[in-house]
Amino acid sequence: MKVGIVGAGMVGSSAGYALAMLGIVSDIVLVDRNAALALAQAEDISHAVPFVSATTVIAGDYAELAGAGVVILAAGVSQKPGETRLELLERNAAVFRDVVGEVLRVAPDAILLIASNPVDIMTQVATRLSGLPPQRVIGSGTILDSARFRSLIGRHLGISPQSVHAYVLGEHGDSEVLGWSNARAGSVSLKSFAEQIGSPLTEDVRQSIDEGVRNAAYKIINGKGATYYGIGAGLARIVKAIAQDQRDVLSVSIVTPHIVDVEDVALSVPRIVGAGGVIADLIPELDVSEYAALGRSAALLKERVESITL
Ligand SMILES: NC(=O)C1=CN([C@@H]2O[C@H](COP(=O)(O)OP(=O)(O)OC[C@H]3O[C@@H](n4cnc5c(N)ncnc54)[C@H](O)[C@@H]3O)[C@@H](O)[C@H]2O)C=CC1
Ligand SMILES: CC(=O)C(=O)O
Repeated sequence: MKVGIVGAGMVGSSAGYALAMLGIVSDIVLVDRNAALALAQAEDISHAVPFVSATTVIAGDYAELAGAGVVILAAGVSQKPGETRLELLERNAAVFRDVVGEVLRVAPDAILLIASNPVDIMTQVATRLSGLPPQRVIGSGTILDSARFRSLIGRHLGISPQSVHAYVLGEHGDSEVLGWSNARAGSVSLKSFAEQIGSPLTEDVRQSIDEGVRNAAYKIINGKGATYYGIGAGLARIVKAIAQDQRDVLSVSIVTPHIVDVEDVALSVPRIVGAGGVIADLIPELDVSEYAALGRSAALLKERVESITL
């Protein structure tokens, strides 16, 4: 499969690198309005390829995206220290007004994989601009937040994050909802697992994990200006599910007809992802406070998306 990446900055290039390391696609094409940057990134990534795979990595203009099965959209501006994701909306919506049409003109059959922030609203913007069915316009959503959640739980329990099954729901942003009530370690409820190994999930532990997940991006941006390795790997993981029709359950964002009491809003719940994009949504069982928080997150996103005229 050929994968296009529009926006060859930190996120786009990290996704390209992660994909090249996985060795699961035949071609990666980097496109950026800064052509020199795209070329430099493509060359650098291509020099890593001989160590692991045979992926062809090039830079090009939109015409080179012809035949792409997935196009990742990582173009636009990113947060400065202290800035929220939602504050990027107007600037990145303007970028998408240019980019989405250009991509579809040459790659009408591609699945669009959205990374630019605020990713849920950008996913809804891309869905509207493209006219594609929601199943084919997928935002990375909370895939990164769920990884952060699993990582911190795994560290507390002393187990691999891959043995932790836990999802962050709603917005990829400040209103996100950590799904504690349905999280599991192995096949055991988190609460029971933690008690059995003598590391209970006290209120302090839960608060510290919540803070660690919710504020991860702010801390990293303060420290090094941007986050990119985590999302790069997350985007590659979604591409893998599509390219290999893996039918993985991943927390990704698409326009969802109905969630709590909000209609037509893009946000994350666990979804089955395979060759055609999103195959099914899985609405988790939540406790009362999580359900209410998911409703608030959906309402906030809906209000912001309605403020955008395209
Ligand atoms: N979904 C997620 O979990 C995450 C999303 N992000 C978001 O990803 C986006 C990209 O972040 P970075 O790569 O760090 O930014 P960056 O500034 O390093 O790269 C953005 C690239 O987009 C290009 N670009 C801008 N307008 C363009 C246009 N009209 N056409 C083609 N290329 C264009 C720029 O030339 C630049 O190379 C940001 O919106 C950021 O907030 C970042 C981390 C995680
Ligand atoms: C920047 C961003 O969205 C993140 O790292 O979560």
